[in-house]
Amino acid sequence: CLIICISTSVCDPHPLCLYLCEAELQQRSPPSMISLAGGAPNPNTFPFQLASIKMKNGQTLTFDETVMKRALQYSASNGIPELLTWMKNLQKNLHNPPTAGYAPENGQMDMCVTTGSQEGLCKVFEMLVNPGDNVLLDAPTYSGTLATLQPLGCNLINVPSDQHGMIPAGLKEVLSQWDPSEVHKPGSTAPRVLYTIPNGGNPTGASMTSQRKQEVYELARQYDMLIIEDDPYYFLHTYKLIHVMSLCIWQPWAPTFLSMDVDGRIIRTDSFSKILSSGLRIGFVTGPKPLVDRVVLHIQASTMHTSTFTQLMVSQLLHSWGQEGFLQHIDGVIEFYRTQRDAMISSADRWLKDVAEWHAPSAGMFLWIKLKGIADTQQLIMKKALEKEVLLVPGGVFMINSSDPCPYVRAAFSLSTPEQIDEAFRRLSSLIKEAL
Ligand SMILES: Cc1ncc(COP(=O)(O)O)c(CNc2cc3ccccc3n(O)c2=O)c1O
Repeated sequence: CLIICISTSVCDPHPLCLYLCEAELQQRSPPSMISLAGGAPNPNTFPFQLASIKMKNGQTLTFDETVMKRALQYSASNGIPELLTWMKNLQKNLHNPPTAGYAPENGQMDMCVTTGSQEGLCKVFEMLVNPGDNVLLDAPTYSGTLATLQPLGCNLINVPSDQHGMIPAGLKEVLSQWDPSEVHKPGSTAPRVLYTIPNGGNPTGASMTSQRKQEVYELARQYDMLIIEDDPYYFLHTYKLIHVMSLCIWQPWAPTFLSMDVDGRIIRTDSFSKILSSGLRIGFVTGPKPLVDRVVLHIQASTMHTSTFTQLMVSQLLHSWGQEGFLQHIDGVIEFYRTQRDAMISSADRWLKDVAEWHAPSAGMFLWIKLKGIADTQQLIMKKALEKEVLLVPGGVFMINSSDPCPYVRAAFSLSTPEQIDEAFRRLSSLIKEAL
């Protein structure tokens, strides 16, 4: 196993790695292999025997005794092979990444399963960011990312953005304080990492245009930066599903950074939370193999791997659906959120147009609302709104400095009914008017 560890993964023969490599080795060994190596528990002692999960389309996913024993056992840190293979084929079909054809040592596209994309983000930032590093991102941004980055002691630099996402001219201005020809000099403080949410941004709902992505990617090339493409709302875009010769392809509203990555400088996090289940905690990191290998090392040293049970459950579903079935499911999800978004926009027009302003999102599940005449929404939302029994998120939590005054609030249109949204905005309207 020691030899196997060195040859098949980048981990040094750390005892834990030996242990987990053994699990991978066991999975690939012939039945004649007798292992006395791994300290894995004997699944015959587990109390669970069978499982069957009824799907809304009438299908049933079943775990017989053999599958159940595997589902309840440790598995490979990068993910179970059948789920990884299915996802790699989907990534290639959706994004056609240039790196898919590269040699491993030249940054070949690779993937690993993570426990939600939140874990992927956490492991990627742990891998890349050192105390004092300059990290670029377009604020307001996902509070979970801020919560991951701030303890790393890095310096978060805001890149200007608007309803179409990060503004390339703003990025160029921020980068102009460094000389691109000196970014590799020892001691250079030039940023190495740029983080953005390109579709249905949280909290702004902003989606980057193709033009902007191209320009941002070129600037990342010029300054040799990695781009963390955090894209959990990618599938919640107003994409049109196009059936071409029974091959299901997506006509993306704008190509992803992964689809333009000729250098192997994109690390992409995907999530099944908004399309299959948020509680199953299934996400993916896609990126150049040398970097994905190291993310897997961080997983080995923390959670070891994402639940084998949930991976097998999702893998069975995806294999029964195929890519076309998966994309057809997503069509239904898009339809739901489009209806929800339209309901929120019409209620905002009805109740808020004199006291607030906003941009209708083309993806995601959030409306970013600027309240007129109110410098900071924190008190209004955390006290007055609660008294009126309407819950929103004050914009400050999405800013790099949460104590800075922020006139925005985030409203999610994912859970409440159109009727509840309308009543909530009626209450919000009255409390804004009282506050003014
Ligand atoms: C841009 C961006 N990147 C990554 C993630 C993490 O998603 P994962 O794949 O499920 O791990 C997210 C999830 N965002 C949220 C999650 C959440 C969970 C409980 C309660 C509230 C929550 N609110 O408000 C959120 O915005 C996200 O928006």
